Amino acid sequence: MYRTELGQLAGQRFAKGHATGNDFVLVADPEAKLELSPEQVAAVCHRRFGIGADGLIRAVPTSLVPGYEEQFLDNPKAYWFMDYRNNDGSIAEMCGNGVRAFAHYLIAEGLISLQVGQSFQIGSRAGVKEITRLADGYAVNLGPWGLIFEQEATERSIDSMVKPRGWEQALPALSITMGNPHTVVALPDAQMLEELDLFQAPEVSPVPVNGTNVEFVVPSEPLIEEDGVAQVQMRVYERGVGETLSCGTGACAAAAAVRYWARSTALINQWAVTVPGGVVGVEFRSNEAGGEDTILSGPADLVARGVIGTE
Ligand SMILES: N[C@@H](CCC[C@H](N)C(=O)O)C(=O)O
Repeated sequence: MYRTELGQLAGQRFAKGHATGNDFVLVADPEAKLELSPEQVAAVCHRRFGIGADGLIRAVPTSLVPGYEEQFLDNPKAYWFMDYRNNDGSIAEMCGNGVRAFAHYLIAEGLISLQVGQSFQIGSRAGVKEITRLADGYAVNLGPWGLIFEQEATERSIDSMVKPRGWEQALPALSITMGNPHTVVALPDAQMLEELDLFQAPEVSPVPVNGTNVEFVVPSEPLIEEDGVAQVQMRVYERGVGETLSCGTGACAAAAAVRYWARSTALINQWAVTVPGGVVGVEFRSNEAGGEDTILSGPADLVARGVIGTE
């Protein structure tokens, strides 16, 4: 059933990669010849009938992406565009772990060269992002975070309710955009986080206009460790996927929400977010425009190469 739906992806060379267990199929499309349907992407990402992945990432020159070429004209440095698709074939604006895997893939495929300490830029549906190669991974500047329901959030510090499956009661939450939408819920302790049923989507009300990813977080007690880094544990139910082992933009949203809730006590800038697939770093840094950027850091790996489909 799924093989007949692979379309132009059949015969395409791919790499399989992950960033803290958030896994991706990556393909290069240097001449922008691939037209991907949601069904084809879902078939490749299927865990039983396909290669299996949380998402598919297509590397395509920014200048060849309809609707985006003009946006990037004044930024010739962002040569490659990250065309990100979720496991179900839906399009997402941004993927923080995906960006790190994307950078690693571009280097491994010889599509860019980047030494430790050097930076480069990519295009994405959430704009231009700068990525820096670290000794043990990558850091990406995802830009400013924002409140989705600004007025409600400013007045009450929460703006929505989330009911996990099997729970009688809904919990207060805060919806944050990192380019893509997130709704963050705090749980009282780590055991509740561990026992949470994330086989089905939690109920969110109100749902942001384009849907949302839901992050359940438990801030550590005390929040800041001796090294000055605030610690948070997180599990996530991703839009277009289900539960994943990690979500980079989700980790940024989680840190931003906990920081927002704690703003009366401290403005903490360094965060470590522990997810089932590892740990990612989040830094809030003042930018030249007088705002605040969000920097996500963590590892990325490639685990396989191959050809999609069989002949
Ligand atoms: N796992 C990603 C986010 C991927 C997109 C998300 N499912 C959405 O639909 O917004 C990350 O690491 O940020």
